[in-house]
Amino acid sequence: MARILPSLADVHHDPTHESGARMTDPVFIDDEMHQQLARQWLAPRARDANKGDFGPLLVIGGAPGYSGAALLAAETALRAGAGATLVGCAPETASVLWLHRPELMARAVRTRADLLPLLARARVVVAGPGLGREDWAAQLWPTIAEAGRVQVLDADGLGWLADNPQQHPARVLTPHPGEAARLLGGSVAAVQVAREAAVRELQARHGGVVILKGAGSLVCDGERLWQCPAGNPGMATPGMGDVLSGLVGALLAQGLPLFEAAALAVSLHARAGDLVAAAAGERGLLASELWPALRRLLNPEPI
Ligand SMILES: NC(=O)C1=CN([C@@H]2O[C@H](COP(=O)(O)OP(=O)(O)OC[C@H]3O[C@@H](n4cnc5c(N)ncnc54)[C@H](OP(=O)(O)O)[C@@H]3O)[C@@H](O)[C@H]2O)[C@@H](O)CC1
Ligand SMILES: Nc1ncnc2c1ncn2[C@@H]1O[C@H](COP(=O)(O)OP(=O)(O)O)[C@@H](O)[C@H]1O
Repeated sequence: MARILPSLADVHHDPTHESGARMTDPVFIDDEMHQQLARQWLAPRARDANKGDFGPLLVIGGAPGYSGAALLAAETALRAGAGATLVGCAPETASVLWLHRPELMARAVRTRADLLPLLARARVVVAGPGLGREDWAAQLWPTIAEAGRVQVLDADGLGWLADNPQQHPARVLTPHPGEAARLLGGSVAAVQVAREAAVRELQARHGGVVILKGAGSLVCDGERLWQCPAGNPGMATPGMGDVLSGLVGALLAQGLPLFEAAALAVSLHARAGDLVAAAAGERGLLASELWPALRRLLNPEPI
């Protein structure tokens, strides 16, 4: 039986903060905490499980020229245990996805009318990987913003949110420091010098859960602020964020609550990156190389 996760008051903090630790210091997702989260939320599946139990998950992205981002997010979702996984993408992108990963259901989206039935079917939406900032995305954004679905908003989805900061149903935002700066209307330097304040402010403005990515990614839901000490600079490589958003979506599709899905995804992602870097070095790491390591981490040994 999994142990109950520690409360904010009694978890292990960064030892460098121990003297004069504030209640608001981030909680580290250290090895022990990672194992607890994994055992609690990645229990073996029921023997009679079916794919409908873990989806459908819908990725919205893949504008012309950006098929890779949508593919990385959607394939990560599949490889992380999502059930039926659809991609609502530009017509030019759909055939690329079909050819590359037949397990995905790529749907050509020309207009809002094409997107509505996909949204109606989806349990979880990951909006933004390769969405682009052009007309195709501009005409879809209001429909995405209105959709009453659990949404992970990433990449260009965050750009559209910054331009249209009205209430959006997004529940997990995944900005890198550049996207966070844009959402806050400040500079990257200002975000990086006060990352905890930045993630709290973003959460206060937009609600839900905010992941501020980068070395020592932070996860905040307004009450909890957790920090991931794992990860490495080899992960500063294109598409690594798309892998994370697909992973968050997959955990949500498998029934994890918002904060736990976000925190566990961040920890799994960083630990997978560390495993790959340990095996072959940081330089030259590809985002898709995380998949085998992620799969191992997603299937922890039962106690
Ligand atoms: N294979 C594919 O199809 C891929 C497609 N992709 C898709 O492309 C689309 C646009 O994504 P993108 O990467 O061009 O824009 P984005 O990340 O916003 O960078 C813009 C500027 O922001 C800054 N900045 C960035 N990171 C930062 C950081 N950590 N910390 C601080 N600043 C940071 C930096 O500005 P600078 O510092 O240079 O002034 C940078 O020049 C999007 O849909 C995405 O999903 C990608 O996922 C890759 C794989
Ligand atoms: N130096 C680093 N240390 C730890 N993690 C990193 C580092 N650089 C990048 N990452 C991680 O890699 C991912 C990069 O995401 P992002 O910047 O959105 O990339 P992309 O837009 O190319 O997909 C984030 O999860 C981030 O935390």
